[in-house]
Amino acid sequence: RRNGPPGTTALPGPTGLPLLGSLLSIPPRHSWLKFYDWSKHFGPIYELSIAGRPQVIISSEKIANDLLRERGNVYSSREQVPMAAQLLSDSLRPLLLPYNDLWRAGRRFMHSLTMPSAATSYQPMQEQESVRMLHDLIRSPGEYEKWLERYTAGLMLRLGFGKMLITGEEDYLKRIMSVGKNLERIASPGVYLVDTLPSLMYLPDFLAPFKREGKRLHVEELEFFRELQDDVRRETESEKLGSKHVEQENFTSKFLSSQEKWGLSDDQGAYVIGTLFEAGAGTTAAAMMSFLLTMASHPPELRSLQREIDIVVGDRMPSFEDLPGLPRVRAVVKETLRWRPVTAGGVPHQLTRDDVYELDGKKYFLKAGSAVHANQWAIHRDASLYPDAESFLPNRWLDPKYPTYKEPLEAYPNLQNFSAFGFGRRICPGLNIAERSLNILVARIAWASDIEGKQGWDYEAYEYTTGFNVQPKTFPFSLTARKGRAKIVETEYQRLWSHIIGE
Ligand code: HEM
Repeated sequence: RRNGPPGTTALPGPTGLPLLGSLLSIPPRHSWLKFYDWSKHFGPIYELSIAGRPQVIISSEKIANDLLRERGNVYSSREQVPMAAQLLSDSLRPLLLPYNDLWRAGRRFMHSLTMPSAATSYQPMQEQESVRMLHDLIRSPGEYEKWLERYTAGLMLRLGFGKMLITGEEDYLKRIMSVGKNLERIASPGVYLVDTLPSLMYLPDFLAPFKREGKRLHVEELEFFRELQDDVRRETESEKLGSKHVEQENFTSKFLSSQEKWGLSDDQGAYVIGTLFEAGAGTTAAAMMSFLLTMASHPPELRSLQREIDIVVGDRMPSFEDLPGLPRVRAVVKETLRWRPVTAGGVPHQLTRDDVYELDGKKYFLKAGSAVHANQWAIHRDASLYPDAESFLPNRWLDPKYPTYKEPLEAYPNLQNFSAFGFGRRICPGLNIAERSLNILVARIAWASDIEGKQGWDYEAYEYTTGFNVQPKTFPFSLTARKGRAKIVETEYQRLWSHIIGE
């Protein structure tokens, strides 16, 4: 390890092997579990090396905020991993960009699309899409993954490109989902040797199949993003706006009509909107799958949720106006994201300048270039903030005896600045849209249906997919409409969808 200035000390951490460092000790899936284990031994901030690349692991919300938020000028970059950031994205994908002018320009544009006032204007779309989701979930609960994915992908396609999913089998849906899946696979650590040994990037293409693959996938996704943008350009130009399948305004039409303001080229703008889609669709659906899992395994929590909704809302379907009066709905959303975080290991930031952090009387040296992981799995299990952390306890957000309780209950719990969405200048820009989707879906599903787990199934076991966004592997449960509710859902469905789908 490189020494810091006099008076500083190196962070603790596993020693690892010469050259490889801790590479072989990190499991290929769910690395956050191993990082959490190490934190019990090395403390809330420690360092390890992966083949010479320094990694700082943070397991405390306070430290994550002290560094990633308070020192955001130096903790806001991303490591330019060869496969995902360079070859696949050709330095265009905002999620993976370093802290540079292009990232800043993209973030400014994103902010205009996702800030609270903009997010509120998308609520009618979320209400409409959630009715369809609920209708099909009640009809065929075994296909819950499909309905939730169609809700989130459908919402993001409408927002991004004004495209409304009718059958759910549309070709562009399959293509955009495969762009997301490629990214997920390619950006997962350890899949490509070149990410561990970046000097392999110097190999000529003919000796480096990974380079050819990365470049081919980049061309494919860029061409697809361009097609999506061209569709909107054509539709706008031919004044088709207002036809039943095209929204009045969408992210792309907004981009095209104000492009100079953002200082982004066509391709840069297309990648900003493409990234919003890929970062927004899978994550929200994954969180909702975890919600169903918690309800299948915690019947008293579902009953409490239904009691609150029945008292406040009664027999009509809950809407966004009801949410201030439904703190338990919001608590269940927040607790689901705490207990089973979607981005469980966090998305690492890169430190761009040497730094010193003082903790318990020691001055720790953090070197420029380190990848800094705010490990959500560990942060969400910090016993000083979350007593009885392994239990799913929505009450920790509602009962003054818990350290996370906050008043007033009409406003809290909410997801602003919650660690599940990252930290500082890179914090998830889609938070306002995600929060609204999760709240309305949870309120409506609990209002409409009873959910029961299968006897003998171990719902507490951490059976989740691999990758950096994770969802529970398919699990069994039964779901039936509550008395009188199926009819209300059907009526709403007919009102909002029959003229569109033609049923
Ligand atoms: C439950 C849902 C979601 C979760 C848990 C989630 C979580 C996260 C996290 C942890 C990050 C990394 C933050 C950091 O680096 O500190 C992130 C980044 C991002 N999210 Fe989300 N997100 C969700 C939904 C969304 C939605 C709906 C959108 C779009 C509308 C979105 C767009 C993005 C984008 C574009 C980034 C990259 C930001 C950057 O690197 O500057 N996310 N998200």
